[in-house]
Amino acid sequence: MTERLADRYVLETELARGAAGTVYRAVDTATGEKVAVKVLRHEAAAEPGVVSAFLDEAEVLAEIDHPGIVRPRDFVATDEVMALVMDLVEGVDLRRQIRERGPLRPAQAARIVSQLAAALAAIHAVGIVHGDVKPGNVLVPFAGGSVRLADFGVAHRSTAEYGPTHGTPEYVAPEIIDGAGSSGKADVYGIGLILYEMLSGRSPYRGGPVDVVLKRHRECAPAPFPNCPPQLWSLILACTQVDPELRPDAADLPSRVQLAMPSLETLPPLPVMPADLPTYQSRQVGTNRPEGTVPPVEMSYPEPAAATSVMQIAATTSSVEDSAARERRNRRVLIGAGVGAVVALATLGAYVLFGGNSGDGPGDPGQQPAAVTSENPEIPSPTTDPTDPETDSAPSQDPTLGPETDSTEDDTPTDPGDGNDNGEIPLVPGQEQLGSPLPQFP
Ligand SMILES: Nc1ncnc2c1ncn2[C@@H]1O[C@H](COP(=O)(O)OP(=O)(O)OP(=O)(O)O)[C@@H](O)[C@H]1O
Repeated sequence: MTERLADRYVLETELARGAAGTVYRAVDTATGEKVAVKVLRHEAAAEPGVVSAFLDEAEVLAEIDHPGIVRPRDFVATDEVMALVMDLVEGVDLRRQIRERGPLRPAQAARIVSQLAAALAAIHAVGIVHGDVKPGNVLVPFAGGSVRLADFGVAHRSTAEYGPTHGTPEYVAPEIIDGAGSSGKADVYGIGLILYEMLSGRSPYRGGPVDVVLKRHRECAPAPFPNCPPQLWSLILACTQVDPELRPDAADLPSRVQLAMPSLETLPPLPVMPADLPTYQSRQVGTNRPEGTVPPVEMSYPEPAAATSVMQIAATTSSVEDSAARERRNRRVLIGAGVGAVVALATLGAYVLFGGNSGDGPGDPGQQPAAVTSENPEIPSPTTDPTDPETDSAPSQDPTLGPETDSTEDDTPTDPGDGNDNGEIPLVPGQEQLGSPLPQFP
C-alpha cells in the first residue's frame, strides 16, 4: 500500500491492528526517516471514549523522554483521519515473540523486567500510570537496547481521584476492576503477569468470558510452574499481590533483578508450561499471601501436551472476521462499574502539542470514557454461569471460577521450534529454535 497522510507521511506496510487502530510502517518525507503511524480505526472514532483516549496518548507521550518509551513525533487530525506518528521500533512485540517462539531464557526475561520497570519508574515519577502493561505493548528492538513501552492510550495521572476504568482483562490490576483508583502499582501488577508469561509461555488468567477472567484477578493467584527460578517466582508473587500496597515500586525492581542475575545467566528457557497444569489457583478472599510463601514446584515434566496452535484456534472460530471482532472487544474493555471522575486530560490540547502538523477537524475530542453500568452489555455481571455456552467442558481449575476456555484470545505458543510458518509475523531474525539466544536480545 502507499497512502499519504497529511501530505507528509507515506504509509508503506501494516504492522499490526489493535483495538483502537492500525499501526503502519511509514516514511516521513520531510526527513526521510522511517516512522510508525497509528491510525485510529474509522469505526472506533464513533465509540465512546476512544477518541479522547487517543488524544490523551498523544499528550502523555509528549511529556516523556526515556529510552524505554516509544517517542511521539506528530499528531495528525483531519476530517478523514486521526493518527499518531511515533518512533518506529524495528522489532517484535513480546506477545508475538512468546506466541511464536515460546518462553524466553530466564536471564532475558529478567532483563526485560528490569528495562520495563525502569521505563515505568520514569513515568511514575512524573505522576503518570501506563494502565495497560501487557506483552503486546512491549516492543523488543531487533537491534538490541532497551525494550520500548508503547500504547499510552489508557495512561492517566496517578493523582486523579479515580483512575480510568479501561484495561485489558487478562492483565488488569484488581484495584482497577474494583474502581478503587490506580497508581503505578497497577503497572507493576502487569509486569508480574508478563514475567510469568515470558518464563512459562502462558498467561496466568487467560481464558473464558471476560467476567470470569476479571474475577480471577481478585480471587486467584498465579499457580507455580515447574522449575521456575525461585528468585523470579518470588518476584512474580510480589508483583501480583492483590493489595497494591504489598507490591514493590517499579523503581525497586531493577536492583532486585540485578541481585538475581548471577544465578540466571546460564539457565536455558523452560519448555512451554504443559496445557494440563493450571496457571492460577484459589487465593483466600481478603488475604494476601506473603511474598514467596508458595514455592515453585520442582518436578519433572510430564509428556508435553500438544500445544494449541494458532491454526487450531482459527479453525474453532466461525470466521476470521468474527474472531477478530470478538478479540478486539475482549482485548480492551471498560472495566469498572460506575466510576465517575475519569481523568480529564485536556483533549483538545493534543492538537496544539505538535504545532503546525495538526489538520483541520478535531473529530470528537470532547468525549470521555463512559462510566460503565451493569446495563452495559460489554460487562457481564461478575458471576460465573457454569452453563455458559462459551465455556467448554474441560475440568475447571477452580469450580467457582469457571473452566479455562479459549473464548478469549489464546496465545499459547506453538510447538518448540515451530517457525513463522504463515509469513505474517516478522520475528527476530536468526532465532531458529524455541528459546535459542536472540542476536542483540537484551
Ligand atoms: N512505534 C511502534 N513501532 C513498531 N511497532 C509498533 C509501534 N507501536 C505499536 N506497534 C505494533 O502495533 C501493535 C498495536 O499497537 P498499540 O498497542 O499501540 O495499538 P492499540 O490499538 O492500542 O492495540 P491494543 O488493542 O493491543 O491495545 C503493537 O502490539 C506492536 O506490535
